[in-house]
Amino acid sequence: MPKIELHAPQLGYRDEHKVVLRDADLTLTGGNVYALVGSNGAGKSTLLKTLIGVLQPLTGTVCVTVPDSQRPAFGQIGFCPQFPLVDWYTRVYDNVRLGPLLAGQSWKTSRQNVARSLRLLGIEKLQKAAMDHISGGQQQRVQLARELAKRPEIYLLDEPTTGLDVETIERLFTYLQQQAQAGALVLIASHDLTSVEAYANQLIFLDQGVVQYQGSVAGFVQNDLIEPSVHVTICGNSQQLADLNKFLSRTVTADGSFRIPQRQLEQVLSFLTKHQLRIVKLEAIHPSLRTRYLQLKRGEATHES
Ligand SMILES: Nc1ncnc2c1ncn2[C@@H]1O[C@H](COP(=O)(O)OP(=O)(O)OP(=O)(O)O)[C@@H](O)[C@H]1O
Repeated sequence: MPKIELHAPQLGYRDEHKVVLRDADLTLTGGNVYALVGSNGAGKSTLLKTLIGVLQPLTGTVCVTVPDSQRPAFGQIGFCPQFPLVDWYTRVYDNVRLGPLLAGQSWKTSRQNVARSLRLLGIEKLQKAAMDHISGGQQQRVQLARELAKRPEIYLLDEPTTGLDVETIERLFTYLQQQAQAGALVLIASHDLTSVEAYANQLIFLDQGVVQYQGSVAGFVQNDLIEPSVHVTICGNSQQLADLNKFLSRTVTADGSFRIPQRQLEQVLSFLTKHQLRIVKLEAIHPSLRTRYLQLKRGEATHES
């Protein structure tokens, strides 16, 4: 399986004497989809550029291991920078074909892979279009199609969802997840926390110049700061609802719904039983990656809302 090991006391830009990340120790392995998250300027692109070798760590080392070391390095890693890096003087098809051909694929294999990735990204009909005659989202699709057509073992994608419509994001992420299940290493830098939560199993969170968290997405979300809550829907007359409002010190909506911290559930259930209010629905609310992320950024502890 592919593997990337980074041990870097300092990452950043040598010419500008700028340190962006400190004490970055990461081991990434195939079979996983990693989400790389953090605020603007946190260092996501800098980290990606270091992993791919565009930037050298200021101090430390980065080591990339792939199972098929006979392939050219260009073919082993699919890299999409934040802003489409394409050949503006050729057409869509030639842009996409460039990826697998430079990756060392045969004429026939590259043609098959190009056809497959054009289909996946939904740009078959744009094959003959000039790059500057298509939209920003379509340019992004071309760049992604080129990298996917290489069939790499490692995918390093910087904001791949930028400009993409929802259905294309769904197809792309499903494909990447399947590639990871087949052994590929996928790393996606993104602000689209809802999409990455649905597909990534691992998370790397950058904040204040360091890797604040590396581990499972579930481990990041489940923590003591987020108090689990419960959504309750009841059936009762207006007097019963008024009594309940008073008891809860909050407003029950017109359809009889309200949300409470899980620790209050027992107390509320005994009130409902005593006042003969019937429970129509009782649902546990699971915290989301987005909620947990915002909590950490705000440095607060609140209920899931
Ligand atoms: N070529 C460069 N030379 C010097 N500093 C740079 C360079 N590129 C980026 N930086 C700085 O490095 C820091 C991290 O930038 P980076 O692009 O890695 O952040 P990011 O997390 O990818 O942000 P965003 O979410 O906005 O894409 C920022 O302070 C940025 O100004």
